[in-house]
Amino acid sequence: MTNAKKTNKDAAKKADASAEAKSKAAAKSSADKQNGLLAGIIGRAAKTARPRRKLDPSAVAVDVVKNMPQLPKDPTKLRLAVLGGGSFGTAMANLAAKNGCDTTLWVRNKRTVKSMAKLHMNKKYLPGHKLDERLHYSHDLAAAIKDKDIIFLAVPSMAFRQTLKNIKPFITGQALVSLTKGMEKDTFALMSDIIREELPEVNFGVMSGPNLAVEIMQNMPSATVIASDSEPLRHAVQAALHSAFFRVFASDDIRGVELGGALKNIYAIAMGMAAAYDVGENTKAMLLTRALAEMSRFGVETGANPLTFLGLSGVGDLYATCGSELSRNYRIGNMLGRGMSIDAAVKKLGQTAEGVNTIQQVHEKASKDGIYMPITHALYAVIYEDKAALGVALNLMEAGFRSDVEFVMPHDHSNAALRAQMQAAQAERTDSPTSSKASK
Ligand SMILES: NC(=O)C1=CN([C@@H]2O[C@H](COP(=O)(O)OP(=O)(O)OC[C@H]3O[C@@H](n4cnc5c(N)ncnc54)[C@H](OP(=O)(O)O)[C@@H]3O)[C@@H](O)[C@H]2O)C=CC1
Ligand SMILES: O=C(CO)COP(=O)(O)O
Repeated sequence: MTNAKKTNKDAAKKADASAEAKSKAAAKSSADKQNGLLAGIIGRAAKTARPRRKLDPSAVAVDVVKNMPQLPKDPTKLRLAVLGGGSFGTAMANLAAKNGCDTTLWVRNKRTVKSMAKLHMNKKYLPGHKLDERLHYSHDLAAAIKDKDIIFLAVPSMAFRQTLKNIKPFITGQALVSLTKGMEKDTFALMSDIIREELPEVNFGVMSGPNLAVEIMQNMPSATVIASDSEPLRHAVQAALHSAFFRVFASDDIRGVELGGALKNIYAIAMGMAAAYDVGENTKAMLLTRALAEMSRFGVETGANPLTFLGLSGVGDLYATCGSELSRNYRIGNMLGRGMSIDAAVKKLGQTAEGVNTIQQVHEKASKDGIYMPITHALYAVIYEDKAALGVALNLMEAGFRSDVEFVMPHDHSNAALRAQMQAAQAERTDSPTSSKASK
């Protein structure tokens, strides 16, 4: 090889190495920027969150805490009450009883209690599903929660506050776990807010995930999330409910887990409605993914960690309820899409569909606080303002240029920013040579 050729080759090698180094540095700087961005968002979420009370488990004199070391292996040491004899309360009480926990299901109706105790079945909400014979039933609230370690609440959100008021005189150190997925009418309170207000001293958690009650009764493998600041309580719930068919994961993002379960009901209604219009798979995927974007945006604005929405209580529950007739919210949406009024659909369902109220709460809160929630607003317009679904859907499609994942590439959600973007794009189209050629 001549000297000149060798020098050229060396120079080319050097140039390649320097280009590679530059591109690595650029990639690193972009990753650093994104990590910084995410850390900022999480930091902001943590700051806007209600201050977390560091709970001292020893202050709560429950056997759950005392028995901690044995609990994971020995759920039979746990004494539980489940309040609410609908499909989910019954399914959870049955799981715990099957695990050997001493479990009482409280149901408000005396005749239902008698029938369940006799038939070992919840004929109204889970007909045909045999319940574990060790499960106890009661319509006496004080007796049901006396000497229990954990009280699970599975009443609809509209009855949640009153139920807490009812149990307050009998609370002697029991921990509470909310299974309810909704928001209180008019106050926008989540169940954890209501617990903090009504029973500020109790140790509590919230449980949420893709948990269609009927599938759990059929022993189809499922998973859920228990979120609590108290590790002993998280472990106790895991011990009480974990089985070969049901896995309980843990989190300390109470707000995120709770919001996942409440918000997904809105989108289950939207998906049920979309299904009535026979939309394609692309459309369903778009709706589901943009729903997730809305959920995490709303979550961040109200103090949740956006990453929680990637877990079982977010993506998981969206997936389970947005594509299944087993979801009551999906069924409501489907009936609406087929032309039924909201009142007629709720009456026909005859069970709890939390999304009907949640749409109104979130629409109001997002409008008031300026949180960009186009799917929720669109659904509200169709259901409560009698707007034509097709027109509303077309408007959604024309809602301007947005970034895909705003935590990766942030964008301005304001109407002014959006209008400016649309006008600029329009002006560009009119000015471009191709557009003038085409118009000639
Ligand atoms: N079903 C599911 O797959 C899941 C449901 N959830 C959540 O659990 C909560 C309960 O839902 P679910 O069990 O399905 O609801 P259901 O509609 O199946 O049952 C509701 C139950 O609550 C009782 N109830 C209603 N109002 C009151 C009240 N004021 N005081 C006491 N009890 C009352 C009803 O009693 P009565 O029959 O006498 O009216 C019934 O037993 C909801 O927030 C839901 O989102 C969470 C995960 C899964
Ligand atoms: O939350 C649920 C499953 O995870 C139940 O959904 P529905 O309330 O829509 O039936």
